[in-house]
Amino acid sequence: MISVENLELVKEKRTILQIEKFELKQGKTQAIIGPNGAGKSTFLKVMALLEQPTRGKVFFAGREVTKKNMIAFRRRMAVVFQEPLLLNTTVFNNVALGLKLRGIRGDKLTQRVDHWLERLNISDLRDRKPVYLSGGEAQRVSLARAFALEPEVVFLDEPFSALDFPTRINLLEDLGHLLGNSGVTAMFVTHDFNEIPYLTNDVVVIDRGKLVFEGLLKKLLAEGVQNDTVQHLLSPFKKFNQIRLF
Ligand SMILES: Nc1ncnc2c1ncn2[C@@H]1O[C@H](COP(=O)(O)OP(=O)(O)OP(=O)(O)O)[C@@H](O)[C@H]1O
Repeated sequence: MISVENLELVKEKRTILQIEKFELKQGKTQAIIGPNGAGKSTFLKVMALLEQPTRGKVFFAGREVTKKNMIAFRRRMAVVFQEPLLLNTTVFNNVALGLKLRGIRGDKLTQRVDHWLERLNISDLRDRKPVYLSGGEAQRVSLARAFALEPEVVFLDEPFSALDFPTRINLLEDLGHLLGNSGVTAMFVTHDFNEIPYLTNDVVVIDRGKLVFEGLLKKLLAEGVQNDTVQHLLSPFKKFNQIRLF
């Protein structure tokens, strides 16, 4: 669906990303994990066409992304960040805004928004303003806003990391069902191995801007990888045998 080739991203003379080849496969949910500062968010932004690489190529559905076609491709995607970034208007309006920008109006707009409020279990919050929402509720609005666009690809950048444990699990379970039922392609960034099995078994590990593992989480846990950072990330989970696998 989206792929990169010989990708390099340099900022302030530092190489932040150096990725030879990667493909986000259609219909799959891909987890991206790595320690703080590894380059996860930057990689997500490149894949979501929000940031241009210094060198290398990005392809969307087999076509090379250029300045000319980028906006059209971006309209086929949605991004959910760690902070919900909601506007100071009702939940309904927050979810409706992106649709309005795409020319959807009237009954069709109301039906689409109400459908996604229901799917995310927030219909009762329809008229509430974001300041009166909990962190978990706000992130549900953010997810509803993204899915209401009915995008082909969804990018999720540590969407639940600021939430408490039960809220996180609850949202991960709901998101897992959503992704499983919608057939949408997704890229999910996290620094917590525990979150991955709720959504997928496909994982990529990024360390200092490079991909150091790509494959099944089961394989990573069983075989490990010759990388100190990965071992460090995994150590607390291995110790308590905590990760819930499919
Ligand atoms: N605008 C920028 N200018 C210079 N360096 C930057 C810029 N943005 C990010 N970086 C650097 O790029 C590296 C990767 O950052 P990035 O935010 O992608 O990592 P991350 O893996 O998402 O980290 P975290 O888990 O802490 O969010 C970091 O060392 C960061 O300091």
